[in-house]
Parts: sequence; C-alpha cells; structure tokens
Amino acid sequence: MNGSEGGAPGGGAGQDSDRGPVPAPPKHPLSTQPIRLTDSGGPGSGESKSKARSKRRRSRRRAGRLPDRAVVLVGPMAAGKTSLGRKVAKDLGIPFVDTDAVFVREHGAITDFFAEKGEPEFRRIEAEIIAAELARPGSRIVALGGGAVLAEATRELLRGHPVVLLMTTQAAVLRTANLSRRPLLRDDPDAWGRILEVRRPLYDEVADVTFRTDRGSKEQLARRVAGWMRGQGRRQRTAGDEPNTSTAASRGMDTDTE
Ligand SMILES: Nc1ncnc2c1ncn2[C@@H]1O[C@H](COP(=O)(O)OP(=O)(O)O)[C@@H](O)[C@H]1O
Ligand SMILES: O=C(O)C1=C[C@@H](OP(=O)(O)O)[C@@H](O)[C@H](O)C1
Ligand SMILES: [Mg+2]
Repeated sequence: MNGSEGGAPGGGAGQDSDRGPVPAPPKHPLSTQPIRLTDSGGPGSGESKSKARSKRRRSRRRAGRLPDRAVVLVGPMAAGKTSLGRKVAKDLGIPFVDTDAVFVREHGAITDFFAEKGEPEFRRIEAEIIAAELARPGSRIVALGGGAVLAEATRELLRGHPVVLLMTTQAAVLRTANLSRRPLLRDDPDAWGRILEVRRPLYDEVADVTFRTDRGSKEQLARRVAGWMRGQGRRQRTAGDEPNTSTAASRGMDTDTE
C-alpha cells in the first residue's frame, strides 16, 4: 500500500542542466579581515570549532527524529531518485548512497556492463550491492536503480525500510534526462513507458508513499520528502520499532505529513 502524494509538486525529470540561473556562491570568498592563526577567532580556532560543533549537534538532533535505518528511493528511470536523494540527505545532514554509483565504482559503466555481461548479471550484482547497503544501520538515504525492484530478494528486504516511490511521466523524462547512460533507453527512448507498465505493480508493492517529480521545484519536493521521513522517524519511535524489522505497522498508512 502506498500513501499518495498525487499531484505533489516536485520536478523529477526536470533538466539535465540546471533549472534556472542560480548564482553560484564564491568558492573562495576573499576575506577583508586578517586571518588569525591563534586560538581565538581564525579558521580552526575556538569560534569556528564551536560553530562546527553546534552544526554537528543540530544535524544529530535532526537525525534523531529520522528513521534509524535507510529510507529507500525507488521509481522508474530518470524519475529523480539520485538527485533528490542526494539533496534531501544533504539537507538533513545524513549519508546518501546511490547503488548504481556503487556498481559503477566496482564494475565500471553500466552501459558497458550490459553490453559485455548482460542484464541478468547486472541484476545479480545490483541485488547484492543493495543487500549490503540496506544492512548498514543508521539514518541514511539509499537511491536504487529503476529496475532493482525486479529482484524478489530486494523487494523482501524493502519490507524492513521506509520506501519512497518517485513517479514521473515519459514526456518529462524524454524532455530532460540523459538517456545515453541508461542502456535500456538509449536506442529506444519510448521503452520507458512499456518498462514502467511492467514494473508498476512492483513499485506499488514496495512503496509506502509516492511523490510526483514532474512538476514543481526540487526544493519543494525535497522539503516534502524530508517531512515525510521525519514522520516515519516519529512513528517508528512511538511504535518502539526495532531497526531492520518490518515497517508493516506503518506501511499503507502513510500520507504526506506536511
Ligand atoms: N525534482 C526534479 N526537478 C527537476 N529535475 C530533476 C528533478 N529530479 C531529477 N531531475 C533531473 O532528472 C534527470 C534524472 O534524474 P536522476 O536523479 O538521475 O534520476 P534517477 O536516479 O531516478 O534515474 C536529471 O537530469 C536530473 O537533473
Ligand atoms: O531501470 C533500470 O532498469 C535501470 C535504471 C538505471 O538507474 P536509474 O533508475 O537511476 O536511471 C540503472 O540502474 C540501469 O541503467 C538500469
Ligand atoms: Mg539514479
């Protein structure tokens, strides 16, 4: 079951490039103040250390209200799992892992791997990587590849985690996403819709909540996902749920908490 964000704004398959002219902050702002190398005011000094300490404390307080296990992002190719996951994790001050990135680090480009070893071998390794990542305790966000839900073992593991489904449309994906890195779409972009049709029941099976990512801003969407995650953390604590046990109590009851 799956609480739905229905028309929840988002913007999943937005653009490969930036979404607007956002001025980048200066990388090395020039200081007009002399830098002091003593213990009272300069970089690495008491003041900046205490700022860093309170930032860490704030982060930990925030993380304290989050689920104590991985929150998992699933959904079709180019729905925004990787970019949204990274952003929400950064905003919340918790780790982020993209299982495709782990794969690429260990086995090289996915497109090459598909061509040389085939999809079944990719799926086997993908499921192993996911199992290893989901076994790690602590608040974190894990973004899966779009086809990860094909593996029954993975769907089984997802029962023990809060799962967010990011959903978009083929039109939005074809407008914006980089298809060359996605072997299943590279030669046949329209396959996106056909593939989704096959996988939709699997996404519905594992998801606790759905957010649309084909409209609205990334900021808005990130806030809504973070809010939902906090709701899951509170619920987990109220239920006295143990890490890495089933979230069945919450499954099916989730709607947006913002
Ligand atoms: N909320 C969003 N709004 C706008 N564009 C987005 C959003 N999320 C992702 N994108 C864009 O969509 C494309 C695919 O995103 P990505 O995170 O790689 O998706 P996935 O991991 O689901 O395949 C990227 O070009 C990304 O910049
Ligand atoms: O849907 C799929 O079968 C795939 C999705 C990709 O990840 P994204 O969903 O992040 O694009 C990647 O795992 C691989 O190309 C296969
Ligand atoms: Mg991705």
